[in-house]
Amino acid sequence: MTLNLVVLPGDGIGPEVTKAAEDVLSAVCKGAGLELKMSHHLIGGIAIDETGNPLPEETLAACADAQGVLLGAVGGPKWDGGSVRPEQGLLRIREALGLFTNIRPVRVFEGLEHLSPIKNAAGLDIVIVRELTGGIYFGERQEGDEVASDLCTYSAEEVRRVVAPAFEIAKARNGKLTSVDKANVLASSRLWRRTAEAVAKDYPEVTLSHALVDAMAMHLVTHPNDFDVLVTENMFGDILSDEAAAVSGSIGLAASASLGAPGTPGLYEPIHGSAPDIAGQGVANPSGAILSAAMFLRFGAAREDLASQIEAAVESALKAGVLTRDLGGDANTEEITSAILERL
Ligand SMILES: NC(=O)C1=CN([C@@H]2O[C@H](COP(=O)(O)OP(=O)(O)OC[C@H]3O[C@@H](n4cnc5c(N)ncnc54)[C@H](O)[C@@H]3O)[C@@H](O)[C@H]2O)C=CC1
Ligand SMILES: CC(C)CC(=O)C(=O)O
Ligand SMILES: [Mg+2]
Repeated sequence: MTLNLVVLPGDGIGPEVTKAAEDVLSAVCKGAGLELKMSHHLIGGIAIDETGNPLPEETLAACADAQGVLLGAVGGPKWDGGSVRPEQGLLRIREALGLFTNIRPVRVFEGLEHLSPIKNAAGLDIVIVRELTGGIYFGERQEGDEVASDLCTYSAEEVRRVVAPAFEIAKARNGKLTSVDKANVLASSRLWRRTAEAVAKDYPEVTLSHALVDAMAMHLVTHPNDFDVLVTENMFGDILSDEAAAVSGSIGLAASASLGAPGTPGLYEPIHGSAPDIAGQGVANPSGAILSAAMFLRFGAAREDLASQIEAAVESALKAGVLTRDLGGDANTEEITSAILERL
């Protein structure tokens, strides 16, 4: 069997962490007798520099033909203030591939409990399911010198199609789902809540509760272990997942899978950005990218066995104390990657 993966390294630390993830994927596939074909394409700031377009047609065509897409990160100060932004490339690819469900697991790894900024995060294991192609990031935008606006719109169908997989994930775990919204203020959130309640009728084995996003931001740093699966709209999920990742010890640890309709290619990326403050130094934590590659094997190649193999190797390297700077250690990207490769 051949796996066809498109790699979009992007900007800043993107190429550093995707390189690590490629090395790990290659090793695992080789060990399993799987042929892995990888092709590299442009996205983000580097794509603007080379083509003027943050998502060149050629990149999109390659992605549409692949089994999965591994992305590093886009953006950086070089492109801030420009009329075309690297982040537009990321939003466009999510929209073009129809990637409406973004799965962001967050765990406190064994041995890293002390790195959490909160005292009761040990054993944390939650999944944030974030809607990825609707809401305020995709609404009509108006930008004037004195007034600007961003419209947040959701249809019931957009809510249903992301809430349903969240129920599935909750059903396969502990039967507990928390839907996060701002229904005390926003009409789009009231539609979200009503729709989640309607979908709940198909999942009698799952207990659905609701939380307002401001309170949820607090719960994540006071008693995160009371939660298991969260489902929420695009912007709330963006913000809460960075927060949850910080609670787990570092944003460098957090992976994600963005999925659309069955049979279409998913996109796998760490949740962090291009980290311009450390780019080019070879010190970025590649764990989030490597764990995203594991999610590609799980969701894009139906190889749960290989995904688990990578996850176990990452956990073991971290437990052994091979830690990058963001985790309080002095290992560089290459050293942690080697430690993971040794454990495969
Ligand atoms: N998916 C994407 O491509 C994303 C892109 N961005 C873009 O990235 C650029 C920088 O954004 P920031 O707000 O600084 O967020 P960021 O996530 O890039 O960095 C925030 C902080 O976390 C650290 N960090 C992030 N990833 C790390 C890793 N793997 N290892 C060690 N430390 C890590 C950075 O050094 C920085 O101190 C912006 O242009 C932004 O628009 C931001 C978020 C997501
Ligand atoms: C740069 C944004 C478009 C994306 C983002 O922050 C994210 O997906 O986490
Ligand atoms: Mg984000």
